[in-house]
Amino acid sequence: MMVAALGMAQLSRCVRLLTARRAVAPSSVSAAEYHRALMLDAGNVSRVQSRAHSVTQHRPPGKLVRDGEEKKPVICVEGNIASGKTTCLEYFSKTSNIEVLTEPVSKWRNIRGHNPLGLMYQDPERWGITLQTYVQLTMLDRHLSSVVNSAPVRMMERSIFSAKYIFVENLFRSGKMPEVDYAVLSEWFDWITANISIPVDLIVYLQTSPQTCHERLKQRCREEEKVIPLEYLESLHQLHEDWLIKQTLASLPAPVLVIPADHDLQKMLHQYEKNREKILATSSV
Ligand SMILES: Nc1ncnc2c1ncn2[C@@H]1O[C@H](COP(=O)(O)OP(=O)(O)O)[C@@H](O)[C@H]1O
Ligand SMILES: O=c1ccn([C@H]2C[C@H](O)[C@@H](COP(=O)(O)O)O2)c(=O)[nH]1
Repeated sequence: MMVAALGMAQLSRCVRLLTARRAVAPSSVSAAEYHRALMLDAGNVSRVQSRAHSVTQHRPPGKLVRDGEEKKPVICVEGNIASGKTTCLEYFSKTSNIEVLTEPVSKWRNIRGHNPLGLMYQDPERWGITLQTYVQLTMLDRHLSSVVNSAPVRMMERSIFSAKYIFVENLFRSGKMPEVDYAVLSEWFDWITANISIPVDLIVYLQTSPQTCHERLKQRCREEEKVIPLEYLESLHQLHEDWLIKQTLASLPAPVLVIPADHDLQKMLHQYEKNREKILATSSV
């Protein structure tokens, strides 16, 4: 109840910040189809950067958009748990002029004294919907957050899209989320993405083996994650591959740049340098 009430309050705050330049979807078209039609065609792009669409993507017709702000290009860093996303963001924030938005994990670990992340790992059937409702809200809040500095590019850890296509999908497919919970979350997600503009210009996929993530996760030693078995990371890995490489899971919000990320830290920094131009060229649109 408390989470749901908070969700509504925060969502209405988000939406109040937006200008109602809203057009109604044609009545013969479902919300999901309408959303798909508004999405730009990134489906045939993999390991390739094509940014010609970015300007239009920032102002798609018929969606709620934040008013009065010049938008900067947005790069989302995606990857399995402990694949090295935070480390990657830290590196770019230290070596380039970018605005960094990390995942709001601290909120997921503490909402008014409750820990929905920990509860979800203890009992996913009961608490999966609670965590993922809050993840969806806080990620939306991240996407809509005001520009905090004059850096020409924004780099975000994960997105509202991976929360749905990877984590919610995994809970449901593994039988750990009841169909009704999945339906409610899906309706929320479809409504949000059909009605609110969530611009993403590039996805950087840190592609790792589940084994690498398992080792890094143990090394990081986050209390809630101690119960995560290798099989969980294998399922998440498969969903990442289906979404970002095979492109069979769901539509892509942006082109994908794949960076192999099993290497040691030194080699990863080299990989980041090698891809720096491609990633930050997003700012030149
Ligand atoms: N290339 C790497 N080689 C070895 N350890 C790494 C590497 N990148 C990150 N780590 C370590 O692995 C753990 C998870 O990395 P992190 O950046 O927090 O991942 P994520 O944000 O994707 O969950 C951290 O302890 C981090 O120091
Ligand atoms: O939608 C989501 C997003 C994340 N999580 C979990 C997975 C991890 O335990 C933490 C944070 O992930 P990192 O990869 O360490 O950044 O949150 C989730 O359950 N659902």
